[in-house]
Amino acid sequence: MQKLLVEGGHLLNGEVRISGAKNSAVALLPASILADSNVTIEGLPDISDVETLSCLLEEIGGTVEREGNTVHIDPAEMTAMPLPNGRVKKLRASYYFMGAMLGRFKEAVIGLPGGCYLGPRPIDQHIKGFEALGATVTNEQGAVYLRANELRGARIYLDVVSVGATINIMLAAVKAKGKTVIENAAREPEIIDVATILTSMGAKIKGAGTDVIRIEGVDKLTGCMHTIIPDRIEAGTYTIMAAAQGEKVLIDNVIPQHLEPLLAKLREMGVHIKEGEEQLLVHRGEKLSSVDIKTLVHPGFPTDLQQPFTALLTRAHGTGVVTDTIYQARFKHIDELRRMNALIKVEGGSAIVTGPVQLEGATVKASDLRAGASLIVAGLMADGVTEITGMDHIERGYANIEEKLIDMGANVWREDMTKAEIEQFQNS
Ligand SMILES: CC(=O)N[C@H]1[C@@H](OP(=O)(O)OP(=O)(O)OC[C@H]2O[C@@H](n3ccc(=O)[nH]c3=O)[C@H](O)[C@@H]2O)O[C@H](CO)[C@@H](O)[C@@H]1O
Ligand SMILES: C=C(OP(=O)(O)O)C(=O)O
Repeated sequence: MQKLLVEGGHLLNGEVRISGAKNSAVALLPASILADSNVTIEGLPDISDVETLSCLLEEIGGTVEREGNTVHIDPAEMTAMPLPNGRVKKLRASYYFMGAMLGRFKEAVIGLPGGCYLGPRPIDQHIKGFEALGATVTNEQGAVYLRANELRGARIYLDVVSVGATINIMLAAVKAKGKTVIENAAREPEIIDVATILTSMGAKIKGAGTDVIRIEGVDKLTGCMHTIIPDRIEAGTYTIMAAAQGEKVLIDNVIPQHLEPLLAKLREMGVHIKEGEEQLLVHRGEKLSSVDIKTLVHPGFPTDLQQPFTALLTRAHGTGVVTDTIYQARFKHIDELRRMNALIKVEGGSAIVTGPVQLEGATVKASDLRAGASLIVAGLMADGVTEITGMDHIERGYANIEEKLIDMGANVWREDMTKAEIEQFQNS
């Protein structure tokens, strides 16, 4: 087991290239199950979620060949192999095997997903969608059993706007008989990316990216080639790091429109940002002012950037109120930031950050992926060295993070944890 060490105080300069989007990649890989021949996906990020899903595709009989960031998947020999345990529990997006296997085989057995614990993360809207399409769904010993004689298109209104449910229903509905309408659908760019790959396979989908998606089912989907979109959350994280410590940082391979809610808030704080077609140039402002943020469904401020943004607020003058309306309890990073000297109170479901404070290096634990990102932002600004445990979370979503930080002038490195440190980590 390893920890990440960050020596704070170094200014960031230079360029960072953003990888393919995790939240697209984790749906595009299972989508390949629906094709009858080779699917090639270009630009996949080098993260453990991609590795885990590639192994799961192999477990059900697929052939997966990786060439750098491109993956070739042959789905011809895949079967409806049950996946009740094991790797499915390592990440959230294993739930996409439900929709994709139901679409192709009309049956699936998938263990309840893992992923970041951000408070309860039910999948009732996914199930509601599968049932509306004609599947029988039962939950036995921690696994979801899905079976349908035939999938029939349906009108499905989502009671909560859910990225996962929207994509999962799309995956099943593209192979259902007749028309499906998903109302109150999520509108994230990753949903458009999944609709794009399915359309390249021969699916008929209209309205992805709006809150009403219409799908006309087809009998057959064929192989295709697809290039993934850049990761707006990774791009947002580096933009926040540049706002914290950046003298002049160029963020490359980004779609600036995907980051509008973050960029608007950073500008309000006094951060200097120039937008190019696929690039952002960021300089930290001399004096940052506090702002309030409230996370909302897309295109509002993304919950996945709330935690890194909270760390940045410790540098700003005044009081900033952070409210997460998507995951009200996504505050596990706060105690760790406090260990580093941050002045943060959690009151009435909001975190109230008072700044500026000079953070101090400490030993802290990444309890989830974006908590890890938050601690790295804090570590870059802190006096001394910050030791961050819980690297497995960070590796789920940030490709080559040390290399990218070192290239920008940060002083970060990994060390093996001692036996005593591992014990302390496991008991904390
Ligand atoms: C792999 C992936 O893409 N993960 C993202 C996805 O997670 P995920 O798809 O799991 O998140 P959802 O959009 O489904 O969740 C949004 C909200 O709806 C609730 N909900 C969701 C489904 C359901 O059946 N019932 C229900 O009540 C959730 O508890 C949450 O409060 O969107 C989240 C919200 O933008 C992001 O933080 C995650 O990074
Ligand atoms: C919460 C996240 O991921 P997941 O849904 O995969 O747990 C995230 O990417 O911030």
